[in-house]
Amino acid sequence: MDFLERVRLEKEQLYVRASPGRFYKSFSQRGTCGVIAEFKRRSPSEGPLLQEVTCGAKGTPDDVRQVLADYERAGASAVSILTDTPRFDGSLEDLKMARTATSLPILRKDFIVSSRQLCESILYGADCVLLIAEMLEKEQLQKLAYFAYELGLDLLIELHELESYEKLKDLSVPYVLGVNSRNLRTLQVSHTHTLEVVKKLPSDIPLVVESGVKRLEDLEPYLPYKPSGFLIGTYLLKSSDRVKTLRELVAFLARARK
Ligand SMILES: O=P(O)(O)OC[C@@H](O)[C@@H](O)c1c[nH]c2ccccc12
Repeated sequence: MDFLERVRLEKEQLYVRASPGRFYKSFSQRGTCGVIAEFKRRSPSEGPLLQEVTCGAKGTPDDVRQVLADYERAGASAVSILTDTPRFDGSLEDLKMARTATSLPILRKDFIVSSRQLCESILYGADCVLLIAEMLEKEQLQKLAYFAYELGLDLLIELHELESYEKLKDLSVPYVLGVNSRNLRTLQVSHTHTLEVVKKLPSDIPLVVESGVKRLEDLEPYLPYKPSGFLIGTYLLKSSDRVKTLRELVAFLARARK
């Protein structure tokens, strides 16, 4: 091998990332039922979410490191980090911190409208980004999806309305489909609505059910449709013992898989 060939090989190992990556692989099978555990400081519907420390030194505010360590210990398959500032008090600094705090795949959760945000995501350590079908024109959504794929980012593309699936039908890059139980126009949650959407979507695409899980029983109606996973935030962040709460969810889903 000559000098140039050696350099090329070395650079390819560094920069040509295998895509799809770890996030996609964790949720590519229907029926896996993994949990994506979310970190967010506040939400528009619930207000502030971080509590005074429940685990760790008393009196210090809860932080991203502590929460993610708990999520990892309790069996999460991936974590989601809200980086939007005006509505969720998040930031890219949280994403950066998350990367040092966990080895789990990280989803960057924000309202992505530009390829610049995709570049930021990769630089701050995300494995995956969220694209929201209802917020983007078909052409823009597809352009962002292809660019993300090229950057080596995995994709979680979410919809709330079944009709939005039209925008994704001819997308040829791999992605995980999210069905958001919260209507982002009104912030209302409806599991009945999500269940109807899940029933009508193709049964072979990787699918994650998002938002509004408040108890173990909320998961039950989805199980016959074999989701790849559930995205859960508020319930864990508000729990007085998030490790226990998440362990129970993970154990319940493991039993459901059998
Ligand atoms: O906290 P919850 O109800 O468990 O929801 C988590 C997650 O699904 C939610 O934060 C979310 C899903 N899609 C979004 C898009 C933007 C902002 C937030 C979201």
